[in-house]
Amino acid sequence: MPKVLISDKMDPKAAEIFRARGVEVDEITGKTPEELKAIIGEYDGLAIRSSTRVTQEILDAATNMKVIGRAGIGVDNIDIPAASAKGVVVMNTPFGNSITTAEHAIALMFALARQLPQADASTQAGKWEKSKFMGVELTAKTLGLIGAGNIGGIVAERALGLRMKVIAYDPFLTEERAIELGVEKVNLETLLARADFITLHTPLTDQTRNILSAENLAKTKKGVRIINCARGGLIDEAALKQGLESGHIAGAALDVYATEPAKENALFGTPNFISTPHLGASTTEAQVNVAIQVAEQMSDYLVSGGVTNALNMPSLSAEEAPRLKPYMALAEKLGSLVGQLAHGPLKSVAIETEGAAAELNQKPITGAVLAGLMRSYSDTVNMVNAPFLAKERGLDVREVRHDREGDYHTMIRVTVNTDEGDRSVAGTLFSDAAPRLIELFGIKVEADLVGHMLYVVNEDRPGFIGSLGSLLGEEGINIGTFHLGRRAAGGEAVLLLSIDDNAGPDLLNKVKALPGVKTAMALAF
Ligand SMILES: NC(=O)c1ccc[n+]([C@@H]2O[C@H](COP(=O)([O-])OP(=O)(O)OC[C@H]3O[C@@H](n4cnc5c(N)ncnc54)[C@H](O)[C@@H]3O)[C@@H](O)[C@H]2O)c1
Ligand SMILES: O=C(O)[C@H](O)COP(=O)(O)O
Repeated sequence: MPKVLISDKMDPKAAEIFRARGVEVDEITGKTPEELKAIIGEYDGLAIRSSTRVTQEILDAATNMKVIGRAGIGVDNIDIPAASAKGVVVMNTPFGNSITTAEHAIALMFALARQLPQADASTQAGKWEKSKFMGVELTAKTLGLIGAGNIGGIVAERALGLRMKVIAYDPFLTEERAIELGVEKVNLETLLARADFITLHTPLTDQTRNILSAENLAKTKKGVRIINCARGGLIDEAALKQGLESGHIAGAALDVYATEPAKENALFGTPNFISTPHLGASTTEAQVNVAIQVAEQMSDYLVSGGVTNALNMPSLSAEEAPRLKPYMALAEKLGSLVGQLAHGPLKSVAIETEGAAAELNQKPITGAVLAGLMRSYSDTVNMVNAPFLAKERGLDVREVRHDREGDYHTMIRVTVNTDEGDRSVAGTLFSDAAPRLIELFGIKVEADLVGHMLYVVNEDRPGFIGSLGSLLGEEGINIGTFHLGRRAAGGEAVLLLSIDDNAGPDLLNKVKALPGVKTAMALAF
C-alpha cells in the first residue's frame, strides 16, 4: 500500500480521500527540515502547501518518493529540477483556489480605496475620525494587471463588473484572450504610467523577480495603490516603503512577502500599508477544493499511474493509464534492448508507432522508450526524468505516428543513431497485453524480452545450435526460451535465449569462441 505524508495544514478531506483510495496517510505538520529529513524516506508521496520547503536535501533523503502534490498553485517552495532528476512527479492544483485569491485581491483593493483596516482600528479605539478617512471610488479608475493568467483573468472580470478600466501587461497574453477578457493589452511602461491601482498575478521567476523595482515604482502614477497577492519577491519592499513614506504611492496591500513567515518586516507600521499573512487561498471553499484535488491526483498516480496537472511530465488520465500500460511496457523493453545493444554515444532516437499504438497519447510511450534506453546510464531513471536526461545529453528525440496498416495490429519501432549508424528494433503486443519483440536490426525474430537473456549473432550454419546447446549444458545453464531469426539462409543469424542466470564474462568468451559467432552479449530486462 503506498504511503503519503501530509506535511502542511490541509483540509481533512485530503486524508479521507487518500484512505478511501487505498493510500496510507500520515498527517504530521510543523516539522523542521531536519525532522522531515528523518522521516521522509518512509513515504511514496508528499502532500504540501506553501510552508514545507522541498529542497535537494529533503529529496536526497526521500528514497521512496514518487510524487509531490501541492494543494495550491505556487510551486516555488519545491526544487522541481531536483525532483525531476530524481524521477519524482510534481503536481499542483492550478484552479482550486483561483477565485478565492482573486477575491482577496479585490478585497484588498477596496480596503486600500477606503482605508478600511485603519478606519476599523481607529473607530474601535474610540476615535471618531470621520474626516480623516477620505477614500476614492473604484468606478472609472484604471486597474493595471501584471500577469493575466487564471487569477489575473478573474480579477479582470470582477474589476470590469465594478466599472473599472482594465489594462494588462503579460507577454504571453494573446490579443484574442485580451479581447475575450475585455482588457487592453499594454507594455509595462504604459501600465506603470497609467494605472491608478496595480495588482500582481505572476509567478516568481527570473523574469518577474523585482518587477516592481525602485526604478519601476518611480515610473508609476502619483497616488498609485499597489496590491500583491501573488508572490513575495515581485516588489522591492524597501522601495515600496520609501514610496509610501514620500506619498508618491497612496497605499499598498501585501499578502505575500520576500521572506515568509513575515513576523517582522520594515513595511509594518508604514502609513497606508495593509498586510495579510498569505491568506489569498484561505477560504473554506478553496481549501476543500485543493485538498480533494491533490489527494485525488496523487492517489491516481500512486495507485493506477494516472498523471494530472504535473509540472514535470505530460498528463495521462486515470482512464488512459491502464490502456497505455502494456504499450509502455513494450516501449520500455524496446528502449532497453536497443540501449543495451547500441554502441557509442547516442545521437538521436526515433520512436515510430503504427496501428493501435499510433492512436494513443505518444508522450508516455516516448517517456517509456527513453526510460528503457537511458537505464544503462542511470539506475534511477524513470519516465519522469528520462526526457530531462535525454535533453541534458543532447539526444534528438523524434516521434513518428504512421497512419498505415502493417502486418501487426499494433507496432512500436525504436531506431537509435550512433557512430555505428542506425540500429532499429520493433515490437508488438500479443493478445493486446504481452510485449513481444518482432524485429531486431532488420532481422525478423519473435521473442519475449524477460529476465536474463543471451544474445548471439552468428553465421547461419548447420550444427551451430547443437554446439551452443551443448556448451550451455556443460556450463550448467538452463535455457528457458529460444528464439532464432536470420537474414537469409546461410546469412547472418540472431539468437535470443532466456536463461536462468546472468551470462558472465567466462561464458560469453566461450560462446564467442564457437565457430561462426560474431557477437555474444548478456542482456537483462
Ligand atoms: N496569495 C496566495 O495565497 C496565492 C494563491 C494562489 C496563487 N497565488 C499566486 O498567484 C500567482 C498567479 O497564479 P495564477 O494561477 O494566475 O497563475 P497563471 O500561471 O495562471 O498566470 C500567471 C500569468 O503570469 C504571466 N507571466 C509570466 N511571466 C510574466 C512576466 N514576466 N510578466 C508579466 N506576466 C507574466 C503568465 O503569462 C500567466 O498568464 C502565482 O504566483 C501563484 O503562486 C497566490
Ligand atoms: O500558490 C498558492 O496556491 C498560494 O500561495 C496558497 O498558498 P497556501 O496553500 O500556503 O495558502
